Amino acid sequence: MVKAVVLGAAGGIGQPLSLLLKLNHDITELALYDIVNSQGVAADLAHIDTPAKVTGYLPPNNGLQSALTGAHLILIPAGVPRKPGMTRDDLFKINAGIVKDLAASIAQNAPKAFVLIISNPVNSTVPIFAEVLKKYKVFDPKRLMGVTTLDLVRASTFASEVLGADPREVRVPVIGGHSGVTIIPLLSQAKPSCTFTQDQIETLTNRIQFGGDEVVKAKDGSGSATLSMAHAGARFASRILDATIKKAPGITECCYINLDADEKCGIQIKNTTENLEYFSVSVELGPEGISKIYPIENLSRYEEKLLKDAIPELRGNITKGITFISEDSKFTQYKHIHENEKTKSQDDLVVSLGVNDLLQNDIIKVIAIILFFVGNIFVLSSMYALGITGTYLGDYFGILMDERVICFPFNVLENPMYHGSSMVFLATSLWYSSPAGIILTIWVFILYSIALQLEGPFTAMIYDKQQESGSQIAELLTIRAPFIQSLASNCDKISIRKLEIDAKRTLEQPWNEFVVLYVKVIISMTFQNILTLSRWSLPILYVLDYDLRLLAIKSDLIFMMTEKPPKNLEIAARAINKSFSICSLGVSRKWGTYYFAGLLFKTYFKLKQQNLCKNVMRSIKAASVDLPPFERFPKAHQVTYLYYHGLLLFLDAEYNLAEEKLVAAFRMCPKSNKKNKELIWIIRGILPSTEILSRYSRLNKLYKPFIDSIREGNVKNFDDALVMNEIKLVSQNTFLTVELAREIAMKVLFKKVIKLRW
Ligand SMILES: NC(=O)c1ccc[n+]([C@@H]2O[C@H](COP(=O)([O-])OP(=O)(O)OC[C@H]3O[C@@H](n4cnc5c(N)ncnc54)[C@H](O)[C@@H]3O)[C@@H](O)[C@H]2O)c1
Ligand SMILES: O=C(O)C[C@H](O)C(=O)O
Repeated sequence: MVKAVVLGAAGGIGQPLSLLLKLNHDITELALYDIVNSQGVAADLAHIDTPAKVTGYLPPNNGLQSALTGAHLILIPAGVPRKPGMTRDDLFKINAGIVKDLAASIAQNAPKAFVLIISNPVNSTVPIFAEVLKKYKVFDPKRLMGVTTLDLVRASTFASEVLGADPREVRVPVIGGHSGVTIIPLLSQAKPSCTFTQDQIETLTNRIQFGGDEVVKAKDGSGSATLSMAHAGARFASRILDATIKKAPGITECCYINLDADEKCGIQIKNTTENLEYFSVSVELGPEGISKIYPIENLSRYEEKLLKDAIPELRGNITKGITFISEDSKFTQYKHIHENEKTKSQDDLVVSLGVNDLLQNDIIKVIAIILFFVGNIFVLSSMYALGITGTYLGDYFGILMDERVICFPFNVLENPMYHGSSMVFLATSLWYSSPAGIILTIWVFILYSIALQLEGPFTAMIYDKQQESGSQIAELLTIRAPFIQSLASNCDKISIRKLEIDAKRTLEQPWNEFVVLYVKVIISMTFQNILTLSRWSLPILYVLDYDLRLLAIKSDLIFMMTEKPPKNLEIAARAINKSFSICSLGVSRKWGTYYFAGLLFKTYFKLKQQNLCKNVMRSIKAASVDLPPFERFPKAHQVTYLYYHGLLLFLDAEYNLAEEKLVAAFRMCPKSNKKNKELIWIIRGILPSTEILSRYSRLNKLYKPFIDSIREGNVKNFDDALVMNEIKLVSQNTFLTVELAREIAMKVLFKKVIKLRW
């Protein structure tokens, strides 16, 4: 039973090579492995009527392991090929990793197989492979060969063309390596023996050295030699089988090997090549692989020069391959384990390195998919809940969010963004069976946890502080605040005008006014005139009382339906009354008299305690000697006062006096304040003209039915309108007046009737 394996079997070389191996009757089992399409190629070849049983393998389900198990011969054309303009060394970046991974698996699953490396750059991939096997302690230099047969095939072809001979008869040894100047054709040793001119030698040498480029150029970007390589690979494979299976004696081939394969002769080659570890030489193949290395001898001068030129490049290629493995952390880790645990068996060590193989199973893949899905749900839904700025600029720091976000996913996980990302990292590591990825995920998770230790309390503190902002403001505003001293010591330098401008520019309403007033308080306090409560301080009192009234109304409204409704508006009225009272206690405070009177009137009306307004008016009358003339008070104060005064007179049926006050209020009320103007019209109880009514829509809507009824003398319509609008009229304190107007409607009706009779 002879099992041959092709790794990279679906590629340009892999497919024809597999075909040729299928045609080899010495092979009974052919395993084709590739990361893609290997099963298709296997199915195709399986129909050929030769003994080899063909099976295709892909990476899932330990495909590589299954393909390798029991292998006698392994051929590796896996990796990327050249494109025009590239050297073989340019392929190192990608192919080195591929070969390294395949080598690790071969070390574990088929350490005794004969391995033929085709993947370029062969000068480096063979040392890479050997170094990996060494790490696993399974390296046998007799069983590892870099395939340079294509150079031999080309040398035969090109030389026979020059000689006009049958290429099958011409054999030219090619030694060195497998790239450009490292390829050294020994035309002086061609068989059958022949002579070339120096020109021919040089031309032939150059063509053999750069034959690969000829194909790469001709294929123009679609790859390098594949069919000739498949032939070369299959030929070499068949030579190996002749030696190892058929035990045929005297089989010689040139290939790129580790010179330790034959210690005695290897030393001779090392001496000739300035101690290179790897070299392509003529070897004899036996049942155990390389049984003998033939010495390099009888070189012509020209060939000696070729050898000298090849050595530096070859050395560089070899060193690069060896270093690639010695600097690989996975193998450093292996070495470390090995050195520290000498007692452990080699198998244990291999198991410790083979974590990624353990990860390659379906359950792990399913777990990876679930983690990836769930992790992303957490990450994306957190981002949705927080918004882009909230996510990146700090919900956690409380900078942008008004409140802590508590909807999904924050109601499921406390830190869904962190945990979600960790899940996604872990999922990716598991999907790619990467132990390094898992270690990194654990590392990231630890860092996240540390970050959360710091961030969690910080976030909580910020949100707590947000709750405490009321007390903070209080602390900020107290005149006992620590910074007040420095403000006070500099207050002689403060320009209030400038402060007003700056505050307006930089702060929102009402904070800009607030800051200015606050500074004024401090200045006033510093200059010890706080007690005089000069005129500037009145606005503070206005604002406070006004707001107090509003708050009282709102809170009374909220609790109106309760068993014992609060009487906040009454309490507010008392506070406003106090403000009104202190206006009589100082010259500058008198300027607040009509404002507070107006505010009190409004409040008493709201409380349906209009009678209390009279006390206010009486106080004003008593203090009138000391009060500045009414016209000098702010217009807004005058209008409100006149309006309520008019309203009170109106309710007392003092229509003429009421009319006087209301007209004055109306005139003074700015045009823009339509609502107030309407109110005043209503109270005046005059039948306004259609033109005036059309200017005040609300007024028009409410009073038009009455006015029309009066004009027409339609008492029934009047009564209907009265019933319909009772609530509104009562709320505007005009019900009684309008009801009185019914008399006018009656008068008009009588007049009409009399006219009819006569
Ligand atoms: N030694 C020589 O004389 C010689 C001659 C010709 C080409 N080559 C080299 O052979 C290699 C392959 O050439 P090609 O033309 O067949 O290329 P290709 O791209 O046609 O085929 C390469 C195959 O390798 C497979 N592969 C990639 N990574 C793999 C992995 N980790 N495991 C298994 N398979 C994997 C790819 O899927 C692809 O099917 C190239 O590096 C090329 O330079 C060497
Ligand atoms: O030239 C190549 O890149 C492929 C191969 O090494 C060859 O010699 O044809």
